[in-house]
Amino acid sequence: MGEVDPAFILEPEHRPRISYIEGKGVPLIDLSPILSSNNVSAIEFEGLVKDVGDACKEWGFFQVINHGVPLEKREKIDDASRKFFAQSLEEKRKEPTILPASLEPDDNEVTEFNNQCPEYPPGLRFYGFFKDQTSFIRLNHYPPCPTPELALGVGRHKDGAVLTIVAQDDVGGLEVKRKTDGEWVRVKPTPDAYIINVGDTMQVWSNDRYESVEHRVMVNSERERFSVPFFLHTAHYTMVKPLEELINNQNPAKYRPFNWGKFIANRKCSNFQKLNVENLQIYHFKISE
Ligand SMILES: O=C(O)CCC(=O)C(=O)O
Ligand SMILES: [Fe+2]
Repeated sequence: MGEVDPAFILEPEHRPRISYIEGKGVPLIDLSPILSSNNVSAIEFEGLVKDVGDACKEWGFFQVINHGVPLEKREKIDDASRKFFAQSLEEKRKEPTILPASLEPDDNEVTEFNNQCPEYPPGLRFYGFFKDQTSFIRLNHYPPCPTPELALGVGRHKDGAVLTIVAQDDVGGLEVKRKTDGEWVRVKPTPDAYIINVGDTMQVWSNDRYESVEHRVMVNSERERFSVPFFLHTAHYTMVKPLEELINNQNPAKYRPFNWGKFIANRKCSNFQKLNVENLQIYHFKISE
């Protein structure tokens, strides 16, 4: 393990604390009542819907267990991820993704950018299932870091997605900014659980009922960490705006419509980073009250 490149050393105010809070953490929701093999009662179902709704309101994050996703599928993608990161850089740079070519509102050109996608096993290529969606899966690898108190694996950010589903391994490091007090709280690794978080698109669709919450990833001095987020994204031509059925005279729309493709293309260059692109967030589309 070598020295940390100074480019990764954060300003003191953004450095993580090495001791982390694991107290009142993100809610853990048991989905077994809605597994197809179980007969769920209306009361149980409503209870579950309420738990999910409350978690989206109070935390913007929750974990699910007994979700019905076979463990072998998870193991297969974990294995693919490890094999992927063991490849050379050249092999990793394959398979383009389509996104708008520029940030200009009237430019309809699209462009390809190099996605880094494992060539194998072929059964793991999900792209064809989501016609016109810009959803994708990312394989994250966080090598051990000699100075985890100076750098983050992923800096604070919000996901632009409708929602994100993350499989993390047992190392831990994902931290969520708790809404009640602004503390960074670690999402406790839970065997075979998936972490689900509300993204910006959902926050706008729900007209702020559910919130897309800041999160970040701390690195570990001893162990490498792997995580696999799936970002559920709409087609690039979708105009994102509060859902009609949620707005009326008493609850007017809180956002102006914006084009998803333009938003995500801009976001790729900003999202709390110090690049020479304006830091685009959904509040830029907020209608003043
Ligand atoms: O590695 C993780 O647990 C989450 C990473 C993340 O927030 C992201 O890729 O957007
Ligand atoms: Fe994220």
